[in-house]
Amino acid sequence: MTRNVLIIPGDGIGIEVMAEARRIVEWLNAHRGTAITLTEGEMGTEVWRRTGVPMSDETIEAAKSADAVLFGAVGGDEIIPRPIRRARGLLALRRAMGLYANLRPVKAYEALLDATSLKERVARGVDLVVLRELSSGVYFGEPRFTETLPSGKRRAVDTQVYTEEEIERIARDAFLLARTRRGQVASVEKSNVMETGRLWRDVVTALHAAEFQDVALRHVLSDNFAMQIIRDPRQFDVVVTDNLFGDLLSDASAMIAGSLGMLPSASLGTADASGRRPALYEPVHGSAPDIAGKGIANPIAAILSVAMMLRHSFGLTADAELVEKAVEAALDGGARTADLYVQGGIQPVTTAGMTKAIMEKLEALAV
Ligand SMILES: NC(=O)C1=CN([C@@H]2O[C@H](COP(=O)(O)OP(=O)(O)OC[C@H]3O[C@@H](n4cnc5c(N)ncnc54)[C@H](O)[C@@H]3O)[C@@H](O)[C@H]2O)C=CC1
Ligand SMILES: CC(C)CC(=O)C(=O)O
Ligand SMILES: [Mg+2]
Repeated sequence: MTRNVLIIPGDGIGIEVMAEARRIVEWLNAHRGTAITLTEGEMGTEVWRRTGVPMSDETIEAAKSADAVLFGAVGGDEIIPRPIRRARGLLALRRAMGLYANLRPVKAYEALLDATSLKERVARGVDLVVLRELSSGVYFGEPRFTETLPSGKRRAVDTQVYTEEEIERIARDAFLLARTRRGQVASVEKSNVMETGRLWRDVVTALHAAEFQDVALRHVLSDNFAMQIIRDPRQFDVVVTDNLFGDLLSDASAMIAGSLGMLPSASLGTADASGRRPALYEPVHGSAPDIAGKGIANPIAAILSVAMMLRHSFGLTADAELVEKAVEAALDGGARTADLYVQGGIQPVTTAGMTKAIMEKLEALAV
């Protein structure tokens, strides 16, 4: 059986970290028989300069028909006009593939407790998943526009929209995920102020009562959550929230692990009749123009995204665990890219150097 994966490096460090993800996939093919065929898809600023659009129809079709997509990151100088980006950018790809569920696991590695922004005793043992609604909310709501008022001043409008179906769909995934973990869901919204927050809380409460009373449910207002995740992140298991809050709160949670370069993600759609879910795997971070081209980006988020692909799209649990263990062993062995706090005297490794350290551990662990 061949597994067809479309790999879209994108811009900036997306290109650099996807090269490392590719090396891991090639190692798995050679040593573990994973039979993953990588086809490259184009997206981003360079494509836009050449063709007038950042992503072609062919790329969208290839993404929809692939067994999974591995995605780097896009963006940087923000020169692509917003309407073109909206129609043919990453959000459009997520929409076209029907990706509504974005899993963002956050783990505090023992070896990185000196890199976390929190005290070691607060971060130690953190293992949570932010489940972000990905296909709706304020990133997609209409109307959205900027107008010039008679005063000559501008006024901009974005709209937060959620339907009951959209909330119930992501909440069901959260409860099902919690059943495979520690059985706890925290639902995060702003129901004291926002209509969508009120609806979110009502729908999550009703679904819990009807089908998931075995799972412990807490409602946490998003401002309080932003404090609680820093105060005591170990209290959380599965955190389900909307598109905007999930984007913000998962980036913040990255510093529990020690760097945004540590967080992988899986974006999933609805299963078809054969049980196959549309899926895209990408690091949580962006194209990082401030470090692009220097060969210093941390490739771990991208490599752990490969592990998520092995698990969620291909059911290759042992291979996923092998990659995760190799990452952990490389960190235990002292490999650190520059974003991970490097103590005096220790020389940081490059992007390729971190992958090399991980591949050495793969070799050692696979025997
Ligand atoms: N999924 C995607 O394609 C995303 C794209 N973006 C886009 O990326 C561009 C840059 O956005 P920023 O706000 O700077 O966010 P960013 O996530 O690219 O970078 C934020 C900070 O984290 C650091 N960082 C991120 N990933 C790292 C890694 N793997 N190793 C070491 N350091 C890392 C960067 O150097 C930077 O200081 C923008 O155009 C934005 O729209 C942002 C987030 C996600
Ligand atoms: C295009 C942005 C919404 C990307 C982003 O920040 C993310 O998905 O984390
Ligand atoms: Mg983000």
